[in-house]
Amino acid sequence: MIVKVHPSKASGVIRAPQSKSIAIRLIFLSLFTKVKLNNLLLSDDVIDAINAVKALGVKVENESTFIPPDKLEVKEKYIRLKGSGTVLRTLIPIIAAIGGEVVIDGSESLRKRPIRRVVEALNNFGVTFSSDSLPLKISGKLNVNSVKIFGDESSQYITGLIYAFHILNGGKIEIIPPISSKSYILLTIDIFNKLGSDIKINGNEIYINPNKLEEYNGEVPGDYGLASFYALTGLISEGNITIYGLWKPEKYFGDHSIVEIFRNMGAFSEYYNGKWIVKHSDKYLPIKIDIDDAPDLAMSIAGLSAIADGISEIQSIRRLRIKESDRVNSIKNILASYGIESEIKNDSLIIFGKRRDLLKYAITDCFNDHRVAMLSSILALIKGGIILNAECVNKSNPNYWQDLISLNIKLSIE
Ligand SMILES: O=C(O)C1=C[C@@H](OP(=O)(O)O)[C@@H](O)[C@H](O)C1
Ligand SMILES: C=C(OP(=O)(O)O)C(=O)O
Repeated sequence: MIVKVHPSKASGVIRAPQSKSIAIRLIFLSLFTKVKLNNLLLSDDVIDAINAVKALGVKVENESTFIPPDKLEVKEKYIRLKGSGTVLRTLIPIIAAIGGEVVIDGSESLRKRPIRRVVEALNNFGVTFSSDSLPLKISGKLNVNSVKIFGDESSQYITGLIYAFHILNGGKIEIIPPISSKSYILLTIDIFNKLGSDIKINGNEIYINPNKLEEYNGEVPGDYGLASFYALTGLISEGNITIYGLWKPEKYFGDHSIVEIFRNMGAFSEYYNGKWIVKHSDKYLPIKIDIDDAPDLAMSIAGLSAIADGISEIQSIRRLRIKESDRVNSIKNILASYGIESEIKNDSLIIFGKRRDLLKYAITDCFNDHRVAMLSSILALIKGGIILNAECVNKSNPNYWQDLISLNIKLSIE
């Protein structure tokens, strides 16, 4: 798919895209309780989650109702995922807790992503792994209720262990610091506890005391990280955007913090009763920010930093290299294509902002990374641009290109 974006001024009111992080968590909850998701958006990552729970015996009706089996078992000998790191790294501890033997594989992108920390944490505790990357054969059954795991690679393993200890009727996770992407661990705990579980986090230790979970029947809430690209269409092209379907931002730093981040960079950016309202500014301020707790925001912050009046610094970029693409290189490449200079300094990306009228026209690839395509599409609003392999947005938001059109953005899809 090739998308041609023409210079546009975005404006309008739009529903936030569904949170794939929450959708995946809710689908995995069907291991324990009935889950009905209304109007579920079937992104590639959500389809990965559906296929994962089907392989564990969950009955799926109309791709929206998920009914737990009487007994959890690994029913398939081979599970083929597309590209979801969240599904993969949540699934591995779950399979270890259920026990059995299965081969997991994924896309070329997913095969490049590490699973080292969960393999070293569970190896020799009843479970054996054929590799620390895909394709991976898992055999055996976890025989402990307390696990120590490094937190420096991915929070997704800890999410998976929380599910695993619900299967094993309780347990303890000790995270060896640093605890990276902590906002996603807090999201998992919050979702479980809101449905009746009893999970406590105390420093770097998590105690799981499972209770019977209530059923879930409802919508998937909006995603701040994905919605931030809609907000950026207005901020970059001097328009105003209202995004609805978002929950009240939490106190801890996470994807929802982008509302405040854009405000701190000079935009009008406020949350009122489920709506995020953004209005452009004539001038944006540079920012210095550590994104280790919410790494997905790097792309959106880079987008506004590109036209900020000064030098911005995005810190803790190391783990961006193990996402769907090496996002440090992807961001640098996309910015450079549109005429924005940046450089790597230790564990930071330094971005030299420019006046928006100095941005260039560009033809870019998205490096098989949905968020890279979204960043490029935003920067193309000034002088235009072409995005190659633009179907990559289907990983998280298949509606992305049509949603941009609904925001008065002139683009054609070939
Ligand atoms: O748990 C989740 O839903 C996610 C966790 C994060 O990954 P890491 O914990 O590997 O940083 C994030 O990048 C990903 O998009 C979604
Ligand atoms: C990295 C991402 O997701 P995942 O790790 O689930 O592939 C993402 O959505 O940017």
